[in-house]
Amino acid sequence: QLEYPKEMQNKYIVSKTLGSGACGEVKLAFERDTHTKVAIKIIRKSKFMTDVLPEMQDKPFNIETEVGILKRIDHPCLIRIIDFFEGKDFYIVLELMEGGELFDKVQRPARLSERTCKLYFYQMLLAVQYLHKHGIIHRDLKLENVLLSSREENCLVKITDFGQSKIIGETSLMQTLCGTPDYLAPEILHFAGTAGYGRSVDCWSLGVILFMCLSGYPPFSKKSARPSLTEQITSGNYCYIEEVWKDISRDAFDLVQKFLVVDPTKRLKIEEALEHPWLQDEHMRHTFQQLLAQTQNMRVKPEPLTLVPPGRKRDYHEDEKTG
Ligand SMILES: C/C(=N\NC(=N)NO)c1ccc(NC(=O)Nc2ccc(/C(C)=N/N/C(N)=N/O)cc2)cc1
Repeated sequence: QLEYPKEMQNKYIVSKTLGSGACGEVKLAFERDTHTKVAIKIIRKSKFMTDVLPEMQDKPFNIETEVGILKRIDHPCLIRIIDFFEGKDFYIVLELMEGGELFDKVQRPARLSERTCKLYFYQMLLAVQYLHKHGIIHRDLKLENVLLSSREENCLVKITDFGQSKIIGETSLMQTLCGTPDYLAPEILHFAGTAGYGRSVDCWSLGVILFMCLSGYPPFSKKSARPSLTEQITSGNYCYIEEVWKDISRDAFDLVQKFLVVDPTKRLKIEEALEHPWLQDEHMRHTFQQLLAQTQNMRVKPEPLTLVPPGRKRDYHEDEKTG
């Protein structure tokens, strides 16, 4: 308890650990004055900067990027930040997602129904569409970073962890391409052909997530030593177990295949995925809208009911009521 920042302890009572990841853990906490439950993600400032890879050493700057992104985004399928503190470590206070991580719902033998996969995946697509529209690439989409709003199977999902995210700004290449290419080297024009495909890394990850939600096993794994995990990925050689996929619709598998395309310029984009037959499902979209409406209602405090105090004469006559 000693190590938490004073101003954080003034506002929150920190309780048990809910989950722990590579660079920190998630704690349950209670906001003192409202008694609401919150989650606090602790991001360790690695004590000895030397023991992490050089690219990880820019963590502190990344925390600013992440908090900047968390403060800017506003979407029902993206986690909401409540507070931020810096002390011995970084502390991000977030809304508590009662259902925990999607990762725990797709661990064998648990399997999600195709209907539930579709409800969850549709929300992930909306979330990533919003990020890409705002020039944000997540770059670390995985089952652990998809949180569930309740223990009910029919629930909202939210994407979290912007620790690896990147903001796409105006690039120097864009400026270069504004001018006439009289003196421009061919390799710059060649490179321009693939520039701006950063977003497609999120689409690949969504393909892996959908594969695992539907099948319960990973498309690429180090289990089969040959070919190596890297070779499987770079060749787009995912593991297809007929026994598992025979019970899953052709549309669902077709969508997975269109994401797991090695060439980023040929990989399905978010907009195209939202048009895919598997997601033209009115019932699923209606369920999502209902879940959304429920949260909106919860947001507006319901009017306190004015109850008739006990014993007072009723306004209407008994017989009229039965009339
Ligand atoms: C209710 C529950 N569990 N319930 C239970 N166990 N009851 O006994 C529960 C709830 C939430 C979670 N996870 C959770 O909230 N993750 C999470 C992960 C990452 C981040 C962020 C912002 N990361 N940013 C960076 N840079 N990271 O490195 C925020 C939240 C797990 C279990």
